Amino acid sequence: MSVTPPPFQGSGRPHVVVVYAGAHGSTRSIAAHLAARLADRGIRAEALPVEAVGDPSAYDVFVVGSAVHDMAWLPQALAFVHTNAALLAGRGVWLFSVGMPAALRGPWKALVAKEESHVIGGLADRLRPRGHRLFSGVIEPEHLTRTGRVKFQAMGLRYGDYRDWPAVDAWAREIGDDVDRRRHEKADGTPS
Ligand SMILES: Cc1cc2nc3c(=O)[nH]c(=O)nc-3n(C[C@H](O)[C@H](O)[C@H](O)COP(=O)(O)O)c2cc1C
Repeated sequence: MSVTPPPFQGSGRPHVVVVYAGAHGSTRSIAAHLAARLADRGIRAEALPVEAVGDPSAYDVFVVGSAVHDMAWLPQALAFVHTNAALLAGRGVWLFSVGMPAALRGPWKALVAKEESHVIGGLADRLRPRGHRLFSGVIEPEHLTRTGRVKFQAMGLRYGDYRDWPAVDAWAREIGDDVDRRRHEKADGTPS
């Protein structure tokens, strides 16, 4: 359950940062897409790799995403959210994970719900995000080790680009609506 962050400070436009960590480009592409959709509607938004975020306190809203490896976020994304947990929870944070749920077939699809709670459960308890999505990315044989490829085949998975841009657009709209709503709230939380 999300906590309600205070209204934005200052009179300027709120600044949204989409922070990401990935290995092969899918997470970066989804982060860039989210930032572009937010910017399309007049929200000040940028996508930055986790190591390029200088001073996190410069931002009003955080969208943080990581590729999923072995059912967990990448260490650099985890380090960012844990180091800045109080700031993120206080200002408003949205989380996204990029794995390959859409590549699962048959009985393996039951893993999706388990994976989402495994990947995000502890983070959600700590950060109280305003939302989380588990998106699918691109998975190709050259991304995996030999053992990984054997496991992938044993699960009946298929390589490919599983990014679902309409789903990413829909989530950007949800975030944008929330940012706009908070922007128009008065300090006592009532609409202006
Ligand atoms: C070493 C490795 C381990 C992975 N483990 C998982 C996993 O446990 N669960 C999952 O859903 N996807 C897993 N994936 C798939 C990736 O999360 C997926 O390909 C995603 O698009 C990667 O994002 P990126 O291109 O930003 O690195 C794994 C990929 C690699 C290379």
